[in-house]
Amino acid sequence: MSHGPKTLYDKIWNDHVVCTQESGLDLIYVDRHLVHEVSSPQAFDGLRAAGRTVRRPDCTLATVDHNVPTAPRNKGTTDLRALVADPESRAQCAALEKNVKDFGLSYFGLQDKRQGIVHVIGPEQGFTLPGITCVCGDSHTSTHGAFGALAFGIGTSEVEHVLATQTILQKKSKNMRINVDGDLLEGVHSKDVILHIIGVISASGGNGCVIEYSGSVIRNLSMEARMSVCNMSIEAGSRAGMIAPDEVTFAYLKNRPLAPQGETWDRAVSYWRTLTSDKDAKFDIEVNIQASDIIPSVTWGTSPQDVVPITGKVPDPATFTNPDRRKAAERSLQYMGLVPGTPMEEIKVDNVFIGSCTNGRIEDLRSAANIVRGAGSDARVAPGVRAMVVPGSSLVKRQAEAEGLDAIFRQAGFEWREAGCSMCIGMNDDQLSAGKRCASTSNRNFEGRQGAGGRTHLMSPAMAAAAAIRGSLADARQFQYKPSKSTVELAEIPAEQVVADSYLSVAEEVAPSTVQPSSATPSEAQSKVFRVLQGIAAPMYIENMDTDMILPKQYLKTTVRTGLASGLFYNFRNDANTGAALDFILDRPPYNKAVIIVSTGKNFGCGSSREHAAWSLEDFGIRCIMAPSFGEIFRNNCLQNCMLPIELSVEQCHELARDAEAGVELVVDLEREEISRGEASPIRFTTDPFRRGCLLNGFDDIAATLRDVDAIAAFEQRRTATWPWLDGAAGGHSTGNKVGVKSSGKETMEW
Ligand SMILES: CC(C)[C@H](C(=O)O)[C@@H](O)C(=O)O
Ligand code: SF4
Repeated sequence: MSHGPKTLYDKIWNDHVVCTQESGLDLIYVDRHLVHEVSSPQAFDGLRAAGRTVRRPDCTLATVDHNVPTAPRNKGTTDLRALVADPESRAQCAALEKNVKDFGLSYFGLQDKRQGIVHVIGPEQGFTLPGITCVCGDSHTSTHGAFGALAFGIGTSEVEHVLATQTILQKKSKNMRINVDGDLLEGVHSKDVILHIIGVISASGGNGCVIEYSGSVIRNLSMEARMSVCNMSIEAGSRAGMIAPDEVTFAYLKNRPLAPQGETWDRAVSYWRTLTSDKDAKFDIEVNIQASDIIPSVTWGTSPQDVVPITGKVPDPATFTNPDRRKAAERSLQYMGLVPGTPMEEIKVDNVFIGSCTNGRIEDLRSAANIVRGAGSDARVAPGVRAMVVPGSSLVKRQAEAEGLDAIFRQAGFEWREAGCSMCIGMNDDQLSAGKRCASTSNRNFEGRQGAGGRTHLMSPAMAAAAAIRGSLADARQFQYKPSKSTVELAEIPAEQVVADSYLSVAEEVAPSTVQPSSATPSEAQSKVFRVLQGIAAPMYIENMDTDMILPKQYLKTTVRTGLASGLFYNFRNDANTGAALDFILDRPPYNKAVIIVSTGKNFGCGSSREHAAWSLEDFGIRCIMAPSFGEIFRNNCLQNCMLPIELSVEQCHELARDAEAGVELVVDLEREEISRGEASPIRFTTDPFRRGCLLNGFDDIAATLRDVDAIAAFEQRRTATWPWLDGAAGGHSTGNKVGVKSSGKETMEW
């Protein structure tokens, strides 16, 4: 640990190291664990199979968000059969309800007024606080970094690790700082700021880094706007994004139900004020952005880096100098059905989606409603366009209704829905049909993201509202609504109202789940070994191969880890309209027997944290992936499943892809860290010593960490003494149950 000047990230990291391994990896204590229904069932089954408990129910909070219908809910029932019609979605919700009961966790169920997208409810309740470490089996956990927290997404195996040990093994990332200085032009919002940043640094620009956002523009943002910026850090490839806490942060948190109160509040705030990067702190990478360069932005392609100002045109891939990028752009334009040179404002839309963990907060809804009002009292959603507004949480919905925003939307022809992830991912009924084009406030424009064959343009809530009225992508600045003096400013949710609400927990009342625990135990998965692998390699040439491409969302609705091979690269293998087979490389001999993938494109496995992507590759028979770089969560997910991700130079990947094209069998020797390829000279690679040891010897991470249980317990004692407000926030075994959900959490630690 260095004693020189430190960044905010260095400080939070140092404060959370339980112990350091010989390999250099740190065991990091987790202060807050958020859980949702998609990435957790296999983790709980793993705990059950190994006879383990949840170490800190008081620091764990669960909700349902991805699968939930957003059509009006029958308020009179807690029976999941009446609330979630789709059997697979219901099975995941039911599994979570059973798990929170079995393991004594606090839970905001479907009929709870606090239910919502996991990244909206954490901050809303004050569960998210400055200075903490926060994880969730979800890539957009980076959102919580807006509070000056170290928050990042993890895979399901890591969720199991955190549930069992309240820690996670991590390698420290590099420090990156992005300064945004100057004054934003009128009509430019935080979504434009982050889209512009990703356009500048690219979807892999933050690989291996934690980004701190700073500068006058960031300082002047509200908490909600800061959350939108940090939320999309993952779209820039970074591990996490963060913003130093300040008066704006403290004002947002004060009196939130789970935030510290009274004297503890004062003590917490004085600690939080120390959470800034020291003046001379060293950043490995620094990027400076001028606010005046940022114009309201939209995406044109299928990567969040494909950004242009709304006043711009669809770019011509022929002008791209990097051949991989050119290829990706050509593919994107074909998928998006766009012609180079088309002015963005001439692109017609079929759907509009306002919501998601990026832009489903009250301020986002106000901003969209302002545009609708600005368009005049007779403004309507353009004919033929379906526009929906989906609040990020049930409390956001109630607040918006109290302010009359729902009436503004409804009157103009928008659908006003219940809270959930909705058309951001389309795991419920809210899906974009093949060939349809959507103006969306979400964060991912990946192929098939909102529905197979659907086309997504990312933008701010103001721009999405403008698109709904105009029927095409539109510059929201032409709609700008200036509240007149007589307009009542839209009220904040009174804190007392949030605190005093009587909440219903359905966890106690649902019918018992029919979900059976998986037969595959974690130790089974982890007891596999990787030493030498020989076989066919399949070449792939796509940059930013995201995990939605590897395994689309319809395959996430499982509660087990197996049987996913049929979904692997589904949209590459099957035509979205006709379902006809597309002759994808993995369906052609000899590649239908491939055990290795060689990707020449960087950032393989970026995007969502779904471990299902790794499970589907494994299920197909893939044991090793070679690429110039990887999405970090995906890399960890591979390692957790005894698959070897190997990072090589772009040139080496091209060389190996040529071998793969020629049908040369590759031999990967992990002990020697070497790839042999017929007569040609072998290629060396390096791996982290701890991870190599795990793969070679097949040992179980959780059992290994539990050997450090004394160090974990000692850390917890120090934590209680130093930051007492972190214990007991979500109920459970520690200092009380603030959430108001009966907990059966055990008082003692059992190992
Ligand atoms: C389902 C979940 C694992 C996933 C994520 O990690 O991001 C989802 O939220 C998404 O946005 O794709
Ligand atoms: S990105 Fe979309 S699907 Fe993922 S958590 Fe956010 S709202 Fe839900």
